Amino acid sequence: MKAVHFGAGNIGRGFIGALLSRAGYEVIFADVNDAVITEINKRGEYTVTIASEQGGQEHVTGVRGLHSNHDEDALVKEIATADLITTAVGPAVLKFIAPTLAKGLKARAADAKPLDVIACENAIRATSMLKEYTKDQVSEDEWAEISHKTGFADAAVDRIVPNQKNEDILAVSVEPFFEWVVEKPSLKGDNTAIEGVTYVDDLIPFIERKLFTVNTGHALAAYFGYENGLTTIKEAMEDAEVYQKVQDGLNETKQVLVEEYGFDQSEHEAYITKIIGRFQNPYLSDEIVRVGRGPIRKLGFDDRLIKPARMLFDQGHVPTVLLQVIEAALHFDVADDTESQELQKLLKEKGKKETLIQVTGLQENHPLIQALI
Ligand SMILES: NC(=O)c1ccc[n+]([C@@H]2O[C@H](COP(=O)([O-])OP(=O)(O)OC[C@H]3O[C@@H](n4cnc5c(N)ncnc54)[C@H](O)[C@@H]3O)[C@@H](O)[C@H]2O)c1
Ligand SMILES: O=P(O)(O)OC[C@@H](O)[C@@H](O)[C@H](O)[C@H](O)CO
Repeated sequence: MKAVHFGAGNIGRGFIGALLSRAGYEVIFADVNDAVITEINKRGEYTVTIASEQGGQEHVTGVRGLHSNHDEDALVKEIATADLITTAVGPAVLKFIAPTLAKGLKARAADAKPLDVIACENAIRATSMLKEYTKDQVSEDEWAEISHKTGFADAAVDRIVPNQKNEDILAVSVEPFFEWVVEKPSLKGDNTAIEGVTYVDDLIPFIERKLFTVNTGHALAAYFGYENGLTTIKEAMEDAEVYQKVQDGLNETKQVLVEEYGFDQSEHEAYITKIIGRFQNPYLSDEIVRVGRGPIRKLGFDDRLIKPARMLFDQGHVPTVLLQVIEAALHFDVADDTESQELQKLLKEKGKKETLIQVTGLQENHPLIQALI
């Protein structure tokens, strides 16, 4: 079995590539980072270190790499003969990899087995987005052929993998916890029993539970921690004020999720407690600037801050801490985070109300906008 994985970054090497390799796939990483691709090809292996008291290492072997742009012809050939395509590049990059993916899918032999595409990004239905971008690249007839033999399965991925500061550019340090949930009915290839993957019939409750608990919680810690001048998520969780706001914010998303999906309240509280423990992991150094990255994306209509807040309004409740964290996200101003710089420029040029309307996609008269201006 062969998997082509776009994005040899933190989660690509630290989770998806490692899990697929362990499950018996030959893994080919595609990335635009020359140094990483060169090193993968030089060594064909790398090490994943588990950041916990017990520690431990996993040696990922038999991997290869291709540069997504410079080696496009070779990448197209690999896609044409692959069993599985996965991504972990960030939701905004999906449209840039779609042309290569489309070429690879078009190049498959008429008698090739069906394959699957799974985008492992923090966004609701990221694979469906990639499917639309891919469809835009081909004719109607080509799409009929491709979609007949290609499963596009949405997924949720959970493992905290900080930015790495190792001398070895391939080494990656990860938390022990991991969860990869895949929507099974969309699969068409032979990828229905990957060890370590949880298969579900309907992903939406799982992705929303993950995004509005792990990622909303992370955003609460990052944006309030940033306001308090802190550097890491661990430091933020040690700050009594930030800690309380993370708890209170997650109680608000708990209300949304329990009401919307009927999750058991006490099981959800245990889920929150476990996640807070993960944020406090003393063996992991995760920077606030990584977790808060891309504030415009994080303030998007369906993302971790706006969606649970607007769902609360829809359910007849009024959020408190979620409104405060949206306000805090507007103040995230990090020199090398392009979106935070764009956000600050928007705020200066258009003012708060217009900026909020633009980035959240909400109407001026929405109670969330009214509460914030
Ligand atoms: N790090 C985590 O804790 C974590 C956990 C779950 C999900 N995710 C999600 O996984 C995705 C990746 O996150 P990350 O933390 O690994 O980021 P990252 O920046 O470490 O990795 C992204 C990789 O994509 C590569 N890339 C950019 N453009 C590309 C292109 N055109 N073709 C191929 N590769 C390209 C980058 O060079 C980089 O190596 C995001 O959607 C993120 O939300 C991250
Ligand atoms: O990757 P982002 O920018 O969507 O969100 C930052 C973090 O919250 C995220 O990467 C988490 O570490 C991850 O989602 C844990 O599973």
